Amino acid sequence: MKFQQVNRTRVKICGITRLEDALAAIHSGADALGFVFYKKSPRAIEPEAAAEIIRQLPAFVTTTGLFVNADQAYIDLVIKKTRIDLLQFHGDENAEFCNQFSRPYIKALRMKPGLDLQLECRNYADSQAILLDAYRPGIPGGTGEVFDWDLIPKPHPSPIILAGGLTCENVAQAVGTVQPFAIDVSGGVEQSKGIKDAVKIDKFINEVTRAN
Ligand SMILES: O=C(O)c1ccccc1NCC(=O)[C@H](O)[C@H](O)COP(=O)(O)O
Repeated sequence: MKFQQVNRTRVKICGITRLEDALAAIHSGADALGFVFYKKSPRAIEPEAAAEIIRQLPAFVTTTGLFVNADQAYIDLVIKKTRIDLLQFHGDENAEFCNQFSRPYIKALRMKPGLDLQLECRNYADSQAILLDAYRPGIPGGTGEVFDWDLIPKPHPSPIILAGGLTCENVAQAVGTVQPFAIDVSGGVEQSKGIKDAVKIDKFINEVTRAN
């Protein structure tokens, strides 16, 4: 049984491309930062640039590398260059693939019609948590869209990281409704794609804290 007890919903700020955004997120109380190693994303970052940011972070902040159907050699290279803590898989990677690295992983699932979440959680039993995001055909994530939170079964079959279209306006309701282990946000705390907004980050994390 994985640790699920939440007395404080963790917050991950995803799509970091600048040191100042990483530091603003940490200053506001973010638990984790996400770096997108997916070249087609407007938030993509090169391993060297991510390494330079990560090198300057304080202790006790979890760094996460996001991948979409990347090959094993590239993921190993990112781990080596950045010393990232966790891997986050948004593509069609199976459990065996996800499990082969020297880092623990999170599997992201999109809430497409017919998804059997109980089954998927058994398939990805070694995943530290399951990230749930909105489904839009052809787009692997970061759509900024909200899905129907009532589709998430309770009790949660795995620790849930709720993502998809969360903003300062809806995150308190999301935390109250879903009671996730953690929240993941990208677009809702941006000025423009890949550029975060320190005021929005601060407000967002305050809203999560308020809802706990
Ligand atoms: O951010 C991207 O561009 C991206 C591209 C491909 C796969 C996943 C991607 N992002 C996922 C995330 O950043 C998180 O799941 C995020 O919380 C959801 O994004 P948003 O709805 O913008 O908050």
